[in-house]
Amino acid sequence: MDLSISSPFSKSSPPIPTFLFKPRSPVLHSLNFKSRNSYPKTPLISCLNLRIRAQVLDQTADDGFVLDDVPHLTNFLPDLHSYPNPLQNSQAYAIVKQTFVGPEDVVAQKIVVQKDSSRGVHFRRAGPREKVYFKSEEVRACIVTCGGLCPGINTVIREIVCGLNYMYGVDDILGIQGGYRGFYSKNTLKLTPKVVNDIHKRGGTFLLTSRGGHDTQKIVDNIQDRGINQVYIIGGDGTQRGAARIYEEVEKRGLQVAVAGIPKTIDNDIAVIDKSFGFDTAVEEAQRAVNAAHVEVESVENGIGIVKLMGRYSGFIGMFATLASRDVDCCLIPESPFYLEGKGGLFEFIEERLKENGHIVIVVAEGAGQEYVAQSMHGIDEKDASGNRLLLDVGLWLTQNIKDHFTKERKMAINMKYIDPTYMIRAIPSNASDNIYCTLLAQSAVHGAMAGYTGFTVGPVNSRHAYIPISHVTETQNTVKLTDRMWARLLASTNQPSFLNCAESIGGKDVYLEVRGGLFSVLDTEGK
Ligand SMILES: Nc1ncnc2c1ncn2[C@@H]1O[C@H](COP(=O)(O)OP(=O)(O)O)[C@@H](O)[C@H]1O
Ligand SMILES: O=P(O)(O)OC[C@H]1O[C@](O)(COP(=O)(O)O)[C@@H](O)[C@@H]1O
Ligand SMILES: [Mg+2]
Repeated sequence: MDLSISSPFSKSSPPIPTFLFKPRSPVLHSLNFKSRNSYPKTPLISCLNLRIRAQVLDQTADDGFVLDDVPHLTNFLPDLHSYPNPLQNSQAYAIVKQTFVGPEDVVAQKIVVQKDSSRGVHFRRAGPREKVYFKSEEVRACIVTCGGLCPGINTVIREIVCGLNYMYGVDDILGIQGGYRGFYSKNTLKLTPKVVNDIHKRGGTFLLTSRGGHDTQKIVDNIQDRGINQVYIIGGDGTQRGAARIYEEVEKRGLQVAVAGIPKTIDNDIAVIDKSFGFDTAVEEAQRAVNAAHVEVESVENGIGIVKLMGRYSGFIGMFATLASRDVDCCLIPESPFYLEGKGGLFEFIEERLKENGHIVIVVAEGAGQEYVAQSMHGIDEKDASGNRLLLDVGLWLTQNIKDHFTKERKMAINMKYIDPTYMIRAIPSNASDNIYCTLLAQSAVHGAMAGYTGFTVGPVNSRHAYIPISHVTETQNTVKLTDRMWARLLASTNQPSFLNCAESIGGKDVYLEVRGGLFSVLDTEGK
């Protein structure tokens, strides 16, 4: 069923196209609302698990343009009033040429295109809109932080508070303490620009965080009970999944509550967005550990330095720390399986580099080689409170295996230096560029919620900030693609083995292929 409806912004002057909304499972029904607050009882067109894919209907040119739109409060509260955006009168925006983002402004997901390729998926551009759907004095906002730490969380908190207050005159902002469970188990904290003034200078989260404890019903009950109408949720992939549940429940109950997600993750594993905040800071901090390892191993004979960095399923920190440093000889990440023994294996490579340079530095992401570690450590499959698999210590495992191989089997004296800075790289305040990035994220989230958008995550897509349906960012996880050029660049830079060696039959003869730094060499049957 296709529902042809006009955009909620049809009141604004520029002509806008009619959208053909294609909800996944549109259901027309009315709900009996719990009357905790005086929310209107309206029939609603509900798009549960909603990801509205709206396609602009342009009869003249069907060029494959797709708008992956975010939900708007008027989708299920059609009689909602709008008001002129108070930014019209703000000194900051008065002289800005295009103060407001137009309803037709979108950001392309794919910017490398071919002449005949279809235009593809687009997202709404983030930023202030001409109309807002909340009166400033009626806003009661809350902010919650969930999951692991990341540099810059405090900057985002600070800028949401200051953005709401300075731009929109909102002064009722609550801090939910200790993650999702804080909604129903802790008192709130009143947040003002003064309270949060200095927090960006500190690492961690001013509001505390936790894993687990997501109880959608209890959280939304609490949102209703407290009369909260804007919810800002800062967190990673798990948190965004939780935010999607909250948004769905809010819609089901027909509440005028905007739910905005701000993606946070040190692992950079959130899909669609260019990069997560704090990532650059973490890579920079990782340089200190890599540098220390290099200094140590350069100063001894047969020095082997191992630096373990975070990265549960995605090896971005390891990959970028390696690319940035030039002192790393080999980078091991979860996405790229490796092996120790034999031709083309890690031991062989280490021995080669020791002979050549007298030392070697290896960066290993914590999620790398987990299958091997599990085999030899007989680990049990443990999970954290959020359901994330608890990792076995690949750093210690690798250190021990290398020591055993060289001292026992190869009878070589080695100097092993193992550095584990994992928490150190995420517990620091954000650097200057991440601080700016956090400010943009926070302000974009505030503009989006004030404009009535909901169920969205904000983030840069090809350097332009956009509103992305939460469901879209939780569908997949961002991982290092071994087939992408960035990994090839790393291999070319370190000239490490790619561990893709294999026996092949060429012209009826068995030959052995060795891959080093992205180049194939054909060896004989013995791998020589
Ligand atoms: N599928 C899910 N549905 C609802 N809540 C979830 C889901 N996955 C995780 N959460 C909640 O999100 C919060 C953070 O998740 P976690 O995976 O620990 O960190 P992150 O958000 O950084 O990935 C936790 O409170 C957890 O209960
Ligand atoms: O010990 P904790 O706090 O559970 O965190 C460890 C995990 O957190 C991470 O930094 C990722 O956290 P998020 O999923 O919260 O972004 C991983 O790299 C690491 O495995
Ligand atoms: Mg996560």
